[in-house]
Amino acid sequence: MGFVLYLCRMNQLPNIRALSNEQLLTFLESIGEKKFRLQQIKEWLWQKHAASFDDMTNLSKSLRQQLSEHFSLPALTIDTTQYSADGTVKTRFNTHEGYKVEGVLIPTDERRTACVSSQIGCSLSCKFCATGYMDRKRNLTFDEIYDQVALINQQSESLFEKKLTNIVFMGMGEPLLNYNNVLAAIERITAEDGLHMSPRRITVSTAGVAKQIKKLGDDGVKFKLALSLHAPNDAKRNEIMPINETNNLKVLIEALNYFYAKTKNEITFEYILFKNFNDSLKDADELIKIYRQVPADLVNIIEYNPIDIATFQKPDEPAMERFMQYLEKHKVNARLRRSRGKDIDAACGQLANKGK
Ligand SMILES: C[S@@+](CC[C@H](N)C(=O)[O-])C[C@H]1O[C@@H](n2cnc3c(N)ncnc32)[C@H](O)[C@@H]1O
Ligand code: SF4
Repeated sequence: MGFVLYLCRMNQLPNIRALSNEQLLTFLESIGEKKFRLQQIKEWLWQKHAASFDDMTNLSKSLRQQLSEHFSLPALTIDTTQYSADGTVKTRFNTHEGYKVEGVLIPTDERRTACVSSQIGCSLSCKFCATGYMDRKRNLTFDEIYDQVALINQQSESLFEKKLTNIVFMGMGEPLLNYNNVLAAIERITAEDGLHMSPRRITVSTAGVAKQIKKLGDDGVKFKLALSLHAPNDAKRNEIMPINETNNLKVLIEALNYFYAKTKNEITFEYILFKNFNDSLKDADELIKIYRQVPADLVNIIEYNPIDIATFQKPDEPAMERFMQYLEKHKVNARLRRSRGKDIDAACGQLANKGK
């Protein structure tokens, strides 16, 4: 990432977290500081989550002053935190210019999963998703994505005395339309001097940007991929996901096969059940046909979380059971995913902070 190009939007000072070690070291030497300061500063930036240079209390006052004169530190800060009756925690973060973005901590008996956002808003306008009704303000930077994970990890440690086990890019925005920042954030999350998490514990969910799915394959990524399918054929998918008009099922199936051939990484299909739209056994048959064309490990059947602005409905329990049993009978590895955090609007698709 270019030293000069990556400027903080607010005050045009370079973002210190976009500097390479060499660049930061060169700066420190130019102001007569010792090499070991580099390690101290990096710990504040990537592990102790300093929100400003003043937080870096083991640095001298004059060094902190020098850093703030030359660099910016546009870290996310916590705005509000809400706690659901089921243990889910939703956090609203502030960006340096006052936008809001949301992330969620989802605890279960064995896991603590962070669901994080990749963009402020989303441009893809899926009809069932609250974020899709917001304007896309901008992409989150790699360090803002990292901050969500680091801050949710701190919550996990303070609430459960355990670190995060999993990360899903299922918050606001389309990760593959913010490709470079998402990959750079994952690099930091998995780095030894970052959060040192395994990439196998990270899932990137996409509405289906075929070209970028192939690029993930070419780039040899190590994380898992989830495709938000939600409809069993092109006609129905066009109705609810405008992106399908340019990235249809044939193209997506080909891209997923390409991704798998290059990486052998796990692929999951996400399929929200909508009453009288995609919940019949004929729909299940079509879904099975798609599943058989891709080396997918799992189909997550997702409970629809109603949002005010859309008219979709969740099928009743017997209809969902019937759909699940049909998939099981046909040897599809399927799981019914109940939503979490509904009482605080923290469930998938409910993240729609109005922002600035
Ligand atoms: C909000 S998206 C973000 C990641 C990416 N843009 C995508 O579409 O996969 C994460 C998941 O939430 C699902 N989702 C969106 N709205 C939903 C709703 N109202 N109920 C249940 N799931 C929803 C999406 O389809 C997707 O599978
Ligand atoms: S489901 Fe994903 S791609 Fe569709 S509008 Fe919501 S965030 Fe965007």
